[in-house]
Amino acid sequence: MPVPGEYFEARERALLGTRYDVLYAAPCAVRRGVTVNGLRCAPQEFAAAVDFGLEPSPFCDAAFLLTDPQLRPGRHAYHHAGVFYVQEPSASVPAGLLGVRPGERVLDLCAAPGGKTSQLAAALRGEGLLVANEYVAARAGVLKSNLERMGVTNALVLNESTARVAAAFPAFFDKVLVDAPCSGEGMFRKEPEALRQHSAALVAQCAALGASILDDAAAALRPGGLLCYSTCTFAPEEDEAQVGAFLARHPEFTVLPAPTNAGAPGEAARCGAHPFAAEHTRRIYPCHGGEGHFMALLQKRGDGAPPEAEQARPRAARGQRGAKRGRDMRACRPAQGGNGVSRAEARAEGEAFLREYFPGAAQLPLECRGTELFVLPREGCGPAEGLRVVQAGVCAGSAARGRFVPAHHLFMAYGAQCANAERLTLADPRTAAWLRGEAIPAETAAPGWAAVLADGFPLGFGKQSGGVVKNHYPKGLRNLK
Ligand SMILES: C[S@@+](CC[C@H](N)C(=O)[O-])C[C@H]1O[C@@H](n2cnc3c(N)ncnc32)[C@H](O)[C@@H]1O
Repeated sequence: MPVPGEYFEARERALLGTRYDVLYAAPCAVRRGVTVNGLRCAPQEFAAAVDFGLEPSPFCDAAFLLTDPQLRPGRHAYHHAGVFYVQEPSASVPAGLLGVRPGERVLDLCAAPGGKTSQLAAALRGEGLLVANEYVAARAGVLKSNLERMGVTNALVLNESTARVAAAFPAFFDKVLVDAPCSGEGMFRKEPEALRQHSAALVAQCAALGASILDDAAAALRPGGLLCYSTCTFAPEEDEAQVGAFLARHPEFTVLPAPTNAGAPGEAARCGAHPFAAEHTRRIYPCHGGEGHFMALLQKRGDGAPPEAEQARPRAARGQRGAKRGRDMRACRPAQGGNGVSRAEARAEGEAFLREYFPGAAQLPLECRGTELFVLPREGCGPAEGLRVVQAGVCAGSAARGRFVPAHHLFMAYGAQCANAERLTLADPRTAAWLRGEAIPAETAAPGWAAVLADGFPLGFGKQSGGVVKNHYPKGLRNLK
């Protein structure tokens, strides 16, 4: 660990005594990790198929440590196909504490760039609703792009303040993750910038922001629901003391023992003015093999059932109401989509395209916005009126007069189910050529639009004509260097 500032070292030595040197002494160099996307395959299948070195992660069954320090995992075909996410090893733990199950309503309040969101999406298996919110607009774009790559079909991506999300979705979610913006003490070894910017004032500022985000998370959670709070810092004010103060402000919450053995129990000495069972929380220090994380699992008291009015109606009907509201929020948009194509024409063209190439997705709720067609989650997108929506469901493509131009997102989400496909493998030299943006000779795709798959995992789409698949892989995603 580089020598941290005086404030950090004095604070941590006072709290830890002789343990300071042990806990902050990393056993080895910074380790890099990847987490397998359960929407694509099981961790064992990934480990058996991939052509680079891996070791199991001590933190999460779906995560692995990279053995080759020179590897650039972001250029690998499986990364392009959303088979894995590059994730700092200790960051793979918090999302799993929520025990998300298919069909639930899940909120990730501070989601970009989307590592933990991807884990939540994998746990949902495409059923239920995942609301992924990011406050910083540019980062919300990165979040959207990552969730597209990971093939997430049931996400509503928002670019909002946490207060506005809470106001729109009162007591709505079964599970909420707050991976708070923090002072980043767990980034000191990896990011010299985190060390340079660090100060007592930054810790105080992050603690105050984290407290207000937690209050918003509490409002969005249904009675009986679970809230996971995590940071990548060691500062007491942002960790145990933050949780203690939250419990004091919110007597309707209790802290649960975090269901993980990762790292070590949280520390009573860090609770400050509001002591609680800090040993139920977890903290991962560099000596545990990850850069650093703190996490707590909290439950809102209540009978665990959705509000009565909601309960009376079947879940599918509730979702339909959500979907209808979603349409309402765009009711002010013109019926004419642009390009001289009416919304009805755009819809008809999009539906015909889906029926031909993606008959399964054609059965899902569809929504036309302008000339674009979206495939929505079966349960709709919830009451998102008036919010800044970055993405709702899957963009299928857009209509021009007499033809439908499919979108990359559609093939990343449903490519494995496409009726026409060019099937590649990792070893096939056409895979690398495809990712460089080149046209490739067709072997399995019939003429027309085709999904391009590597070992069955989607790498976007192209158009087969004359025995060649013309490349539609987005320019910004290609392996150009
Ligand atoms: C620790 S990062 C989240 C990392 C993410 N959960 C992941 O695993 O990829 C915290 C996020 O909070 C966002 N943030 C910054 N200011 C915020 C605010 N005022 N309210 C909510 N989120 C904020 C940051 O832009 C950042 O993306």
